[in-house]
Amino acid sequence: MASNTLPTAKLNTGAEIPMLAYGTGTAHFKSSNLDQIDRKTVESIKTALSLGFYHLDGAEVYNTEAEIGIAIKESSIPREKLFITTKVFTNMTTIPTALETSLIKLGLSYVDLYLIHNPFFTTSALTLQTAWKAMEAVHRSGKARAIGVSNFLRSHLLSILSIATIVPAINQLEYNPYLQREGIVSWSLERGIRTAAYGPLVPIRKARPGPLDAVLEVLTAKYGVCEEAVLLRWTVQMGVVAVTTSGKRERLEGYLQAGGFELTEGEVDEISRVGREKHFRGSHWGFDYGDSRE
Ligand SMILES: NC(=O)c1ccc[n+]([C@@H]2O[C@H](COP(=O)([O-])OP(=O)(O)OC[C@H]3O[C@@H](n4cnc5c(N)ncnc54)[C@H](O)[C@@H]3O)[C@@H](O)[C@H]2O)c1
Ligand SMILES: OCCc1c[nH]c2ccccc12
Repeated sequence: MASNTLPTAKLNTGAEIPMLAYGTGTAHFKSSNLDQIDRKTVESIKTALSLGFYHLDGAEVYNTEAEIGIAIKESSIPREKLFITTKVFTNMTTIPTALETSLIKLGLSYVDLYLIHNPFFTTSALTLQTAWKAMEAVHRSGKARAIGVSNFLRSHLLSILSIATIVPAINQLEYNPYLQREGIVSWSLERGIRTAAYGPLVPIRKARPGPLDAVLEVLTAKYGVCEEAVLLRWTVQMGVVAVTTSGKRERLEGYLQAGGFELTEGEVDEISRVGREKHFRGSHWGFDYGDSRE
């Protein structure tokens, strides 16, 4: 089953974004010899591509952009079929050069989505606004077909929206049934900003036991799919792009079951309701300073 049986969503640019992405920033990727090409990472990405994960999620700090580029070349998939995201983190004050460097590593002339990785580099609204102006410039150059942010809270979004001529297309956040970010997801969508979820599988890989376990048992039996597929399907039906990953082919095949069934509205609501019974954050990357439920 290919991921292209999964829905796409429309970004505020009009472009379609595949609702399931393959992440390259998780611990099983490249942890040593950062300057050398890691063939294991290349092969993992090629496996994902061969199964139909056409949306790849990278970042300058993951040190996997060169591997993404090689995997794309070796897979011979036409560029226009792919959706490539990367992010800027350490080079926030030199965004045009940072994107050039990423494009060289990726072996691409443009990315489909370029994100500010984290707002916590900033000391004032002005530094965020200056960075966003640079993002708008790289978008106008055609080298980033869409631009967005990651780990932004409403206060950060408000800072850039007050000066933006281009509204961020995506805010990539940690999101799962135990971390539904009720204060920001629909608020953002009303302003044209779609949420993408990292950590969508946290309830089964980090937060057990939990109230969702019993619900997942019923739904996996009903649909004959794995628990990961149920969680990914819930994410997608909530209108949120799911950024997941694995180095194991069998796991990826399981994830792609999410493209082959549909939860009823009642089941989506039940996962949301039961999920709200537990609050769990699996990652320290998106820590916030205020309401931890935002
Ligand atoms: N923007 C950010 O700040 C940020 C932060 C974290 C991750 N990301 C992106 O999101 C991607 C995915 O993040 P994630 O790894 O948190 O996603 P995830 O929650 O989908 O977890 C994927 C991991 O779960 C493991 N897994 C799957 N099923 C399991 C099971 N039943 N039991 C135990 N483990 C299981 C997989 O092997 C894999 O390592 C990253 O690779 C990166 O690209 C972005
Ligand atoms: O996307 C945030 C998580 C992450 C994975 N690898 C990294 C390296 C540096 C900073 C953040 C990360």
